[in-house]
Order: sequence, then C-alpha cells, then structure tokens
Amino acid sequence: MDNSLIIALDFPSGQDVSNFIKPFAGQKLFVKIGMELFYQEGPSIVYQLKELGHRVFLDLKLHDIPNTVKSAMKGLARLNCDLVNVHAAGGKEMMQAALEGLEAGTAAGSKRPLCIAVTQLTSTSQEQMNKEQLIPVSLNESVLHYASLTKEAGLDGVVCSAWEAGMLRENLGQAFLTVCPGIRMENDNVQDQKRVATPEFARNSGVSSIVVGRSITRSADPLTSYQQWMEAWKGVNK
Ligand SMILES: O=c1ccn([C@@H]2O[C@H](COP(=O)(O)O)[C@@H](O)[C@H]2O)c(=O)[nH]1
Repeated sequence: MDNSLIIALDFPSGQDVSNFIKPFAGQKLFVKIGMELFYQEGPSIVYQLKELGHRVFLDLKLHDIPNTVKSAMKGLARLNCDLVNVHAAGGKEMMQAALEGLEAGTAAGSKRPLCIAVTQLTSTSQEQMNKEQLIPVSLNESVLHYASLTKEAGLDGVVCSAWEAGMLRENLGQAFLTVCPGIRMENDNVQDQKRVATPEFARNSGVSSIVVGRSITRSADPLTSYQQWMEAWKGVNK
C-alpha cells in the first residue's frame, strides 16, 4: 500500500459515492470509508467498492475494551477490506486483541487486512493535547510513544501527521507504515485540521500514504483535482 493517495469518501449516502466515482470509471482507486458513510450504508458499501476493484481503508477507529474490539475486528475481517484501524489510546492489550480478531476472521488462505493505529488526530494541536487530554509532553513525544506501543503490539503502522512521519521512520524503521491525513495544497483552507502539510512535504518526509478528502470530494471537478493531487504527491514535473 506504499505511496498511495487514499480518497476519503466522507459522504452521507451510497448514492453520493456513486455520483462521485462515476467520472473515475476504469480507474482503480484507494478509497477510505469513514463513520459517516459506514453508519448509513453498512457493509454493503464496502462490498460494492471492492466489487468495482477499488482498495478500501475502513476508517472506524475502534476504541473499546479488548474483548469488544477483538470481536468487532473478527467481523470486519470478513468484509475483505484492505486496511482497518484502532485508536492507540486504547492500549497495547486492545491493539493485540484487534490483531487476534482480524486473524480469526480472515478466511484461510487470504491475507488479513493491514491494521494501523491513530496516534494523535491531525485535528489536535499541542495546546489542546496538553490542556484537554492532560498529556504534559510535546506532540512529537506523544505520537512517538503511541507509535512505539503500536509497533510493540504487532500492528502494521500508524495514522499521524506528515510532521511526525520522518521521526517515526527514523525510530521505528521504514517498513512501519505512516498514513497521513491533514494534507492540503499551499494556501488551501485547512478547515478543522491543525497539523497540516502539503503533498510535497509528505513525500519528502517519507510518508507511506496520504489521505485526502474534501479538497478532492468537494471540488467542482473531482477527476481533474485528483489528477493534480496525484501529480503533486508523486512529484511529477519536479
Ligand atoms: O488523525 C486523523 C485521522 C483520520 N482523519 C480522516 O481523514 C480524512 C481527512 O479529510 P480532509 O477532508 O482531507 O480533511 C477524514 O475522513 C478524517 O476523518 C483525519 O483527518 N485525521
């Protein structure tokens, strides 16, 4: 899954998704289904997108007691998605349980979905983390701590901002995935994101894959916008 641009399909219905992907006919995309879409459409939206040949990141960010997460992951493994995730704040035991569930739910002879953990949301600032979460360290320290726990638990990588990706590569190795949302073109509206970076910065920091939502899905011409984003991410004409 290295060097993918994952499109966040943050839509309220499957019909909106169909309208969005129509101009991409024939292209195999890597898409992300988050809570908004999954809570409305359920597993059928995963099946539909897989049937069309797209890779699917099911971004439900599980965070519960280990037994509950294990059982939920067992069910998610049966959906045949490519990537799933949890919150690292759930702890090492919960993350290990997530993997056990995924392995138990993966059909014999099939590959289990990759599993990554959210470190600190890209909508979280240093100040908010210190004051609201009462975590009295720097954002980098917190992200490195959560990512180290994630690696110890045996997961495949983390969700972090592009600003932390270089540090994580140095400390945890380049095989450990860094999947980064909060990506914006220079001068774009950052909306609710706090730790944002450009696709060029992400590429130069060794990010594994970027997640881009509204900049593409809310654009007047999503296909052209996607092509421009791909060029910026891959460094075409640089
Ligand atoms: O830390 C995180 C974890 C997940 N996300 C998700 O990524 C996309 C980003 O969308 P944009 O429109 O490009 O801001 C969205 O689905 C989030 O739920 C994240 O942003 N940060």
